[in-house]
Amino acid sequence: MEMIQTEDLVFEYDKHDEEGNVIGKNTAIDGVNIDIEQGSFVAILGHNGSGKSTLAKHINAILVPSGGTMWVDGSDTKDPDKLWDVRQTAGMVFQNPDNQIIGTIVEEDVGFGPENLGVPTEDIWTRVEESLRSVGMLEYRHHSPNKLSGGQKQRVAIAGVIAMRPKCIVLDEPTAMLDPNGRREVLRTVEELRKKENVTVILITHYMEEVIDADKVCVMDSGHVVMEGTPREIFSRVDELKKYRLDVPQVTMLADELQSRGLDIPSGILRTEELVEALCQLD
Ligand SMILES: Nc1ncnc2c1ncn2[C@@H]1O[C@H](COP(=O)(O)OP(=O)(O)OP(=O)(O)O)[C@@H](O)[C@H]1O
Repeated sequence: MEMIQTEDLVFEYDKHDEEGNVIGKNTAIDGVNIDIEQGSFVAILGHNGSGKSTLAKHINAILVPSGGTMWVDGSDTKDPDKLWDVRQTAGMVFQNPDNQIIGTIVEEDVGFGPENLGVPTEDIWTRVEESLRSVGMLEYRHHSPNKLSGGQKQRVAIAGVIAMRPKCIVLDEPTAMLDPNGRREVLRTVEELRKKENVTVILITHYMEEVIDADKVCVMDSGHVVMEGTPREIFSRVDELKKYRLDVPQVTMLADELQSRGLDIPSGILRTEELVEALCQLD
């Protein structure tokens, strides 16, 4: 069953002159057709300005299509009667946790979402506890968010989203402002959520290493989805990736370099252990 589906999705921003008059259109999404299965982990890659955030904002109807259609769990995001369903189905996590955390105490912050949904008070506390536990932040429930590290704050922001029990979480560069430790914490959290809660995860990122566990990777360029496949398929197409100004994970690059020097190593290596294994197999 599809959680997200689009048909010829188009989105145009208005182009303005210096006085703010509309002088034309800028097509940010240009005929995108994607299917994202329920419970899957899909990563979206693409150079700056390729349309990733614009696509993400359609998933909880912050933006509605200028053309074509997006369905979220079967609801057309253009249908005003479905807005509430769409917003409840898809939770968003953005780059900067400071913009998403509004409470002065961690547990209060996580409780805001369910409170706004009208969840009864006792259930709110159950949800707060469960959500903080699932991101590994329960022991910080009485802390002030501004004393936490970036990675911890982002985990609190994720807890705030999962407390609303969305079927789908869209993370738009959630690790861009974090140090390597924070990045690892957040990615581990996302992976656990997917395994335990069966939520659909859509991760937008610039870091190639973050997508190697995805079920599917979509590469965007100039508003189009230009590549689609498993991480192994995508990272085997190095020349194409270069054309879209993207890299491959460092270990893949190293493996390709060794291959081009004549070593018998398979293409599309994604993990250090795979490269070590391949090297150990050589005569
Ligand atoms: N609010 C806006 N008004 C006008 N044009 C916009 C607006 N937001 C984005 N754009 C334009 O739409 C296109 C796609 O932008 P978008 O932010 O979706 O790309 P992106 O792939 O998410 O980029 P990044 O990696 O930098 O976040 C770009 O040309 C961008 O300049």
